[in-house]
Amino acid sequence: MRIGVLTGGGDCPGLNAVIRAVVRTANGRYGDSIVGFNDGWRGLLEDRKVQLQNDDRNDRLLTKGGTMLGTARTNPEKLRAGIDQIKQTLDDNGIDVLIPIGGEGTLTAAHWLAEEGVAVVGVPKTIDNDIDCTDVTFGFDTALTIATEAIDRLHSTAESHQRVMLVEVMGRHAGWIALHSGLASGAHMTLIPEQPFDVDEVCALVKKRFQSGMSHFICVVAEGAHPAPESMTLREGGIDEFGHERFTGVAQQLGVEIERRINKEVRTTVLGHVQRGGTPTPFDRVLATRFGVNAVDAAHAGAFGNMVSLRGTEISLVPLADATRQLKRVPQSRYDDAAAFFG
Ligand SMILES: Nc1ncnc2c1ncn2[C@@H]1O[C@H](COP(=O)(O)OP(=O)(O)O)[C@@H](O)[C@H]1O
Ligand SMILES: O=P(O)(O)OC[C@H]1O[C@](O)(COP(=O)(O)O)[C@@H](O)[C@@H]1O
Ligand SMILES: [Mg+2]
Repeated sequence: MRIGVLTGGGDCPGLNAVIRAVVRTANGRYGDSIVGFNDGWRGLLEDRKVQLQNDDRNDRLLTKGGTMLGTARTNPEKLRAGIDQIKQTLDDNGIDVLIPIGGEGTLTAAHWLAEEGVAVVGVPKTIDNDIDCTDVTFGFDTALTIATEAIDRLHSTAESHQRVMLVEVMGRHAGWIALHSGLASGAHMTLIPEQPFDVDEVCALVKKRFQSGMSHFICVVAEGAHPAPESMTLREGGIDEFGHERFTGVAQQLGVEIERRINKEVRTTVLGHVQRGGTPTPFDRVLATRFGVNAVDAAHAGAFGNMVSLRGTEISLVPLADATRQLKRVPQSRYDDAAAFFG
């Protein structure tokens, strides 16, 4: 069999571990040949690829951050207009099954290709952990570990200056990184996209904490968090060519608003792409490896149109149609658990 593999969307710690596992399993277990397409879907539109070898170099990918194939975003309309080109590239390269590794966007495209008759088995990735029908995605644990360590460090400096510290973490539509890093680091409030916040409530909590003699206030803010409409105006950033909202720095704008309303000194830290860089944690290495092995097994079982997923401790297959129907957002009950530690 000839297997094609690509990585799409934002890079994520563990992508290389999946590629390694796909190559090693496909070649070692089944004698397959594996072609890696470069820069996400663009590689299929432009027939840019590399033959992947089950060698020493492949083995060393396990611990490396990023993706050796490169990744990119492609305007979805351009992708849809290029369906014939994609099929041609797959034919020209003799690809029997395609394994796209990506987030909800890449997997939506994979689902669409499956409906167009292409044999695909998807692998979910994202640090945001917002893909439905899997308990968790690789990359999330690494991002969470980095964010938690950073917030741990902010405690001592915030305490020394009796400051309010706002920490902006990634999380476009779902607040999983914020929720978990807030819980893990003992933050005093967490703001997530699922729960519009009221600036007066944030200020009241800050005031109450300082009035009761506490030394500092740390609030974790997901980049996609929004104020309730009447609470504060957030600058508009518009939509980019890939259909994504452009963020304008919610934490920084909230900080200005807190200083204005209650005259408390605020500092803002934006963690940004640091959360996505570097080596994956052992948990993510193991999950990525298991996803890669199981995706190849699924390809050989002819289980196309599915995505590998973690359910409890087991890897299973779920239809891409189900996995891409909606995002996995933080439910109210989970936010309520975290709220027990607010203030
Ligand atoms: N509805 C769609 N139809 C076709 N292709 C899509 C669709 N949504 C996303 N894609 C493709 O998948 C790519 C990756 O999606 P994106 O949301 O940027 O990253 P991720 O895969 O990490 O979620 C997009 O640039 C686009 O080429
Ligand atoms: O690297 P970019 O293009 O700035 O994208 C940043 C976005 O990618 C993410 O890191 C991951 O999102 P995806 O998994 O959907 O690619 C988001 O948390 C963040 O908003
Ligand atoms: Mg996406």
